[in-house]
Amino acid sequence: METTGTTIVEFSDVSKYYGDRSDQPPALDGIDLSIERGEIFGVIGESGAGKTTLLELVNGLTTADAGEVRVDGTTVAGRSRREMRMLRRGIGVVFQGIHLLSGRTVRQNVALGLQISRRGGVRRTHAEERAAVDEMLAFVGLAHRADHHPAELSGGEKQRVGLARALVTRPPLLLCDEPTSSLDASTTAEVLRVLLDARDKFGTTIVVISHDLEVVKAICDRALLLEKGRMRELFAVKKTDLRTIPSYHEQVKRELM
Ligand SMILES: Nc1ncnc2c1ncn2[C@@H]1O[C@H](COP(=O)(O)OP(=O)(O)OP(=O)(O)O)[C@@H](O)[C@H]1O
Repeated sequence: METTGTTIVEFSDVSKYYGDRSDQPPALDGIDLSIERGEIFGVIGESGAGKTTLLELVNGLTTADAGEVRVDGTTVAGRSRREMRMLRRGIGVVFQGIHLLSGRTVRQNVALGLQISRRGGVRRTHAEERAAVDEMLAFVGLAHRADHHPAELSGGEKQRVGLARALVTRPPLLLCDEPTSSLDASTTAEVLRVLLDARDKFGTTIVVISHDLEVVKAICDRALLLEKGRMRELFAVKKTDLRTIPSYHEQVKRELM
């Protein structure tokens, strides 16, 4: 992935339908969006609002029915398999649920991130790979856990291993789908710290889905509120009183229940 220009992800009038257009509303409808390099960008909204679909359009897991998605100025759709591998090499992904391999150690799980990029054509010596993995484990604060297995880790530690695996190739772009769901407040803070550090140390652009406005408040520069596939609000987090964001009240209601 190139590193010129300030915009890294662009959506131009993007719509996405699943199934029959005549009897189903679009999962995403007319999305126009630019995400800037080095930004931490939040995507919020109720279940089914289209958040995951938006992330999947960025790394080509799904394709738009109308409009265009560009990463680094190049259209995501219509790429050859090789071009798609090149695109994905520059995108780290942390999806809901952590998916670590239980039979492998923490170090081996993180090394998987490098194996995937090897398939994309990147060559490193064994010593370079080991150094990259150890450096990333230190970065997420888990150097002391390198030889443990996932079952021995807390939820927050597992999530940080998932982040280390996604970041070990130093992708310019990181996509996170609910990285802190099911974590308590203190482990959530540890994971958010890693995301902030990744942006500050490596310049990683991060797009993060969360149902939790506190997460958005803690780390995001801007955020998009999706509602039934449409852009309801796009706002600069620090300049916005989150109580004016419609889903704030829904979140408070959920927390009181
Ligand atoms: N593979 C699919 N096939 C059919 N419909 C789908 C598919 N994936 C998503 N949808 C539908 O598209 C809409 C948007 O789904 P999406 O998963 O993007 O929302 P979301 O905001 O991420 O939801 P959640 O917070 O529950 O994960 C929903 O109505 C969903 O049912």
